[in-house]
Amino acid sequence: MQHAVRLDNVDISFGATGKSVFRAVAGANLSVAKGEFVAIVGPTGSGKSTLLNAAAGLLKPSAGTVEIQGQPLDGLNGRAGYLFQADALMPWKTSRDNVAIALEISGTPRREALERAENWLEKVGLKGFGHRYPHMLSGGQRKRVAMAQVLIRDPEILLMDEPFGPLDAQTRLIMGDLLLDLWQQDRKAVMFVTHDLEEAIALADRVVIMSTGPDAKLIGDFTIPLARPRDVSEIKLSPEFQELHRDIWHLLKEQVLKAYGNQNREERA
Ligand SMILES: Nc1ncnc2c1ncn2[C@@H]1O[C@H](COP(=O)(O)OP(=O)(O)OP(=O)(O)O)[C@@H](O)[C@H]1O
Repeated sequence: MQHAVRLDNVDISFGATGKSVFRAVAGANLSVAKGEFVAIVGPTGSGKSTLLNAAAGLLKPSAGTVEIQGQPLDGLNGRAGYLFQADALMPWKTSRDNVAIALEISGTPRREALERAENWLEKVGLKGFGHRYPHMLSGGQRKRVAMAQVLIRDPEILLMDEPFGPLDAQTRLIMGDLLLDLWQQDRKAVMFVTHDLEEAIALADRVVIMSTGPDAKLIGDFTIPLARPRDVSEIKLSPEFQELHRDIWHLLKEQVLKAYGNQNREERA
């Protein structure tokens, strides 16, 4: 099987050479198949974003390899679209222009870019909002524009880092449903970082668990056999969901407690 993303024995270190090197991730292995939705969960500071940044080509591993669609990654990952916690909307541009610019920068004529931007705004539930500037939108609406901005380029891989982090609980559920709706139309490979285990189980085909750093690695890999299409808020009530949550939390809790222990020791030192 060809993988969309494959991290093989990856180490990622920060800092200067010599003794001050901080090895955040050590010996991490992770494969994401084409069309697969993988969520990465772990305690704060475990290295989830670091791993995602390696798949995006924003960070170069100090050891190991990153392959994208079977090819070693060299430089930025041009096949991926990246959605961060903070959106990248330009305050001086309307929603329509914010989405269209994603096409215009790669040479699409403005008229066509604007037309396709309108279509995408409709797909994310923002028909009629194209003329609004980011400050005239709610947090959830801004997130919809940011999603359209990424998806309009039709990337083969989606890298998402706590994309719904700043939203309130109800809006997170609605955005989860929207993401699954759009994902189901063409099933891109997804790496989705979250600290929210419920969100991970509700959305993903697989949930992988990172251990507490330094030298964090992937220590758990759970298949989520819940039927699709899923309703993100309803699915949490099902006994299958609760059983999966219990099993995964058992492993994750240990790492979370370890992370808090480390933090308290650092604060006392
Ligand atoms: N540029 C950097 N320079 C030095 N250390 C860094 C850098 N980026 C991340 N780190 C460290 O690497 C470790 C992993 O960070 P990372 O942001 O990947 O964790 P995370 O699991 O995404 O955390 P959170 O859930 O809190 O966002 C942390 O200890 C962090 O302090």
